[in-house]
Amino acid sequence: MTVAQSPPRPLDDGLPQLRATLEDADGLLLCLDFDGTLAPIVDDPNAAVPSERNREAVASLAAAPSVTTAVVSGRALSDVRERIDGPSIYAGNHGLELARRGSIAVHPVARKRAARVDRVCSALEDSLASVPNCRIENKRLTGTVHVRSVPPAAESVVRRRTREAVDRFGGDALEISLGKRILEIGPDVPWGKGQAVELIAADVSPETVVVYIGDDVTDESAFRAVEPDGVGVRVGNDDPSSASYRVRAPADVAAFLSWLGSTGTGLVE
Ligand SMILES: O=P(O)(O)OC[C@H]1O[C@H](O[C@H]2O[C@H](CO)[C@@H](O)[C@H](O)[C@H]2O)[C@H](O)[C@@H](O)[C@@H]1O
Repeated sequence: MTVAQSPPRPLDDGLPQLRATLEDADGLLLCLDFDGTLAPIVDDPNAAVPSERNREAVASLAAAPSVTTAVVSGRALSDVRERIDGPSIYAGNHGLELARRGSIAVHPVARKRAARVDRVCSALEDSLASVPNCRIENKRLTGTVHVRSVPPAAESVVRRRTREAVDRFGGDALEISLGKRILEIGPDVPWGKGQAVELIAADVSPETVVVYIGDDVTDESAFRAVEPDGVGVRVGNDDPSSASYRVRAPADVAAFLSWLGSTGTGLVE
């Protein structure tokens, strides 16, 4: 179902309705983005860690019998798993790899195109080596070019060289998408966080409430996957989104997770 984009409302406005919905539900499926949602955005991607309150709240909700928790991240699966403990499900590389029920599923086309991603990342390591603070994150199925700390005057060079490398080694097989101060290089396939969330949600009872919290462009497909029956919460401003609700920052995510853990709905012991 198509969900129109409009400015999300402050989450506080939706809490009474969500409490009532939870009271009638069998369980809660809580899907969480990582960077910008559980972990504040920082200059160095290797330094990103969840806030202590988010770490504790996720661990507590993950231990509750009626709650299924999933982290759905643009990071490599192996990377994001090391950054946050507790969830029973992890999706990495924007849903191209999915760990659940003791095994890992990898999108078959993405797997085939990993060699091309690797070639693009290697080429960019060389061609962008002289650009200050330009980081290349090779995530195997996708690659990220970080421009957050690149001098503004050098940004156009980074974008041009990234385009050239993708054209040269990727052809029509790879595409570039944008995120928060990043260029994402990945397989040109109709698969993203939204499809991963649909797969995850297909495994829980229809009476389960699905909540997705995220802050970036790739989270929009996940909001569309859960809305309107479930609840999308965008972390950020009130720019149009497919999420119904918003909070401002990861600190507010922690407050919401704590609220979920103490609603008295019986979902959380
Ligand atoms: O889906 P997510 O879990 O939000 O991952 C999206 C990207 O997050 C990371 O980059 C972002 O966070 C960095 C650390 O705060 C920041 O420096 C960067 O500017 C942000 O775009 C991660 O490094 C990427 O691989 C993810 O795709």
